[in-house]
Amino acid sequence: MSKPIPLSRHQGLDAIKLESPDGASATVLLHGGHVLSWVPAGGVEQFYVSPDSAFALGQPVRGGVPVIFPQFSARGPLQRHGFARSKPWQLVMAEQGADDALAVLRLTDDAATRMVWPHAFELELSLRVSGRSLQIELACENKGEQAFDFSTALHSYFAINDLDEASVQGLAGLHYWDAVAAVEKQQRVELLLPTGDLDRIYHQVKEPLLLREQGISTERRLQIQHQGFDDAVVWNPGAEKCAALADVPDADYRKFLCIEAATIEHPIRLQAGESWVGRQDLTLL
Ligand SMILES: O=P(O)(O)OC[C@H]1O[C@@H](O)[C@H](O)[C@@H](O)[C@@H]1O
Repeated sequence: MSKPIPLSRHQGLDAIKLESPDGASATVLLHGGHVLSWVPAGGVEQFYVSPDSAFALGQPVRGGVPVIFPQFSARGPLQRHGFARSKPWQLVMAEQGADDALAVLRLTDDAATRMVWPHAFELELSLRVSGRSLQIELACENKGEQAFDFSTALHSYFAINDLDEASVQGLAGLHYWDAVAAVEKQQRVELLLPTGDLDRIYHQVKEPLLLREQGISTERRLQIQHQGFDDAVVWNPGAEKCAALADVPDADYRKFLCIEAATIEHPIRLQAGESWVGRQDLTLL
């Protein structure tokens, strides 16, 4: 028997708190379709949200999982990372099932989006939390008469105890765009030990990635699996760039690592009536 989940408030904004009967939970804001929190059953918070983040309409939240659409970063004429992360989304459904909790949110074009991006679209963000897993699915449908191209990402900010204790596995052999050095490179080693000021777009990511943390008091293995997305962004601003971010405390670059399911290098083209679906499956092992 499924039970509807009522709307609640988080930091003054409309939110849905998904609670699975097994104790797993996740919170998503209608503002930006922004997943803010994920606590696997028996686990702790997996996402970083900056204590200095604005929770204000029209502004992106710093942390959690911003939805990047229809432009990545400054690779086009739109605002950085597009408009989806700053728009109010609609709640389609939210319910607790026998062994999970689900929510679906929707964003469609309006007069303001058509002014900057003249296309009719429907985005649907579906979340499912259960046990040790969170699934985030993003679907886009072209509702207009003309084809359009878009880039997209689920810009996940994973909370870490300290950058020195974190590593990422599964990138060996992949080619990537190093946005700091502005050069195309290849990942030679299996283990990526992130240092500050890391900004890379790995291409053709087919296998699951593993975020590992190994410290005196920490031992964590988080599996990150993408479907439908071609690229994976690994980003950490480092000390200097973090100090320049108004909405992140200076030392907090040590407390998160972004690993983003993305399609950037080859934007997705949808003809009239066509749809695309991408998924990011997160499992705490
Ligand atoms: O500050 P923003 O707009 O949220 O962007 C954060 C970062 O997002 C990452 O996805 C980009 O690769 C970085 O270049 C960027 O700095």
